[in-house]
Amino acid sequence: MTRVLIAGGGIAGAITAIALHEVGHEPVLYEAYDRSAEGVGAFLTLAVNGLDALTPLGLKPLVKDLGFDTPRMTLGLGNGRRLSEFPLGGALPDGTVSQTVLRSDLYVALRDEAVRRGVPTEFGKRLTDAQQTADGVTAVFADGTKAHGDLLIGADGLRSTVRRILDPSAPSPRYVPLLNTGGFARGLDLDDEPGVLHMTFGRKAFFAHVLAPDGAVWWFANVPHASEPTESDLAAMRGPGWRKRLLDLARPDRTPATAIIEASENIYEPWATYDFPTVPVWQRGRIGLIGDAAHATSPAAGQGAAMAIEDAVTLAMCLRDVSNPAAALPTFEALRRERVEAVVAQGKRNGDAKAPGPVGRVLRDFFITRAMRKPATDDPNRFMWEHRIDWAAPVS
Ligand SMILES: Cc1cc2nc3c(=O)[nH]c(=O)nc-3n(C[C@H](O)[C@H](O)[C@H](O)COP(=O)(O)OP(=O)(O)OC[C@H]3O[C@@H](n4cnc5c(N)ncnc54)[C@H](O)[C@@H]3O)c2cc1C
Repeated sequence: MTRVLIAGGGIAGAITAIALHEVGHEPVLYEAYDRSAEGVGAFLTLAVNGLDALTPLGLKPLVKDLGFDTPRMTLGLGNGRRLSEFPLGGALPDGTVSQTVLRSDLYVALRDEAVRRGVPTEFGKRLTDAQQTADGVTAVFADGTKAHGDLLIGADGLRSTVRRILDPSAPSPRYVPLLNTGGFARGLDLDDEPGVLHMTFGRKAFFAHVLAPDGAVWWFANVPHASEPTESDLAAMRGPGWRKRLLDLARPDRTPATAIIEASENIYEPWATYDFPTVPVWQRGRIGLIGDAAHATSPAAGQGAAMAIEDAVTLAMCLRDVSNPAAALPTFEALRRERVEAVVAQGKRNGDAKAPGPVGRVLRDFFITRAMRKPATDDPNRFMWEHRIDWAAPVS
């Protein structure tokens, strides 16, 4: 039995803990914040490859209970013209399609499920340092305590501490010149089909919304913003000024965006968007990285959570089937790196299309022309969601 310390109780960390517990190892989960801390962003749409990877762990129903079906998306322009309608990532053989969930619900449900299945889980435990020893690895926490295990897995997200420990020269996440924001609106009478995600390349901002089955409208916007905002820049954008700025950006468009922003009780404060071209070192000795810590991708890939799940399940398979725990980490990297880098690259292309300036314009035109020419068949994202992990197949 391998004792695996996991730093980060987000999507990758909680699912790794559950999967390792299922295959008979001894995971311990350490989350820096409390049980209900959720990370940035209002909601996320989980692609079918992520849902499929959850099946052998019995977690797919848990996610489906939290969310709603999001089988299709439309692509449109700010002048109200709808260009195309795509299936959003196909369907699994049992009919499961992409699910849209509240991020906070997902984090809490996964952490609770880890605890329910018997994974030792500690909240308020921020990892600050780690040392490899002859027989394992020692993790050091901000409260001065230490823990010893056979392996340490950094599932601590975009700003990973474990990544810095592993490779102090690792590249930092790169700012994409967009801010994200979003919220929920009620009481609108939209002529929309529930569960269809509408993406609009507006004149001044990118806007997406989906009508939930209970009548709420869930939305997010990408707003061009040239330089990386500091904490105080972001703080200055909170409150009524931010709503006004969004309305100014939405008003030139003939879409429901203005009405949705006006009807939103709370608007999430903006957060910066990053992508992460490559992290050269994913593992060394008894320390490894998974999820966003290893390969955060632009949110425009729509795959970050699904990739974190694929990582978690693959890592558990490696530790199940490779007898030497430290050797499981290079095996994991060999299985994952090529796919992850392809997804990150495609996410960047999708994200650039939303960016301001000539690159964004050219890419936007490219995607729009493509959408008009080949509406349903030529989906450049297809390879992302068609991927399946065979839990039953042994890893060699
Ligand atoms: C705006 C936005 C929209 C997105 N939309 C989508 C989408 O629609 N579909 C999709 O698939 N993906 C989406 N993503 C990406 C997705 O959210 C991430 O890829 C996914 O959350 C990565 O999971 P993770 O567990 O690796 O990291 P995280 O979810 O970030 O979890 C990391 C965890 O580690 C904890 N932590 C951090 N440091 C420490 C430490 N030192 N010690 C202990 N704990 C620590 C954090 O508190 C957190 O709980 C989106 C991302 C953003 C930013």
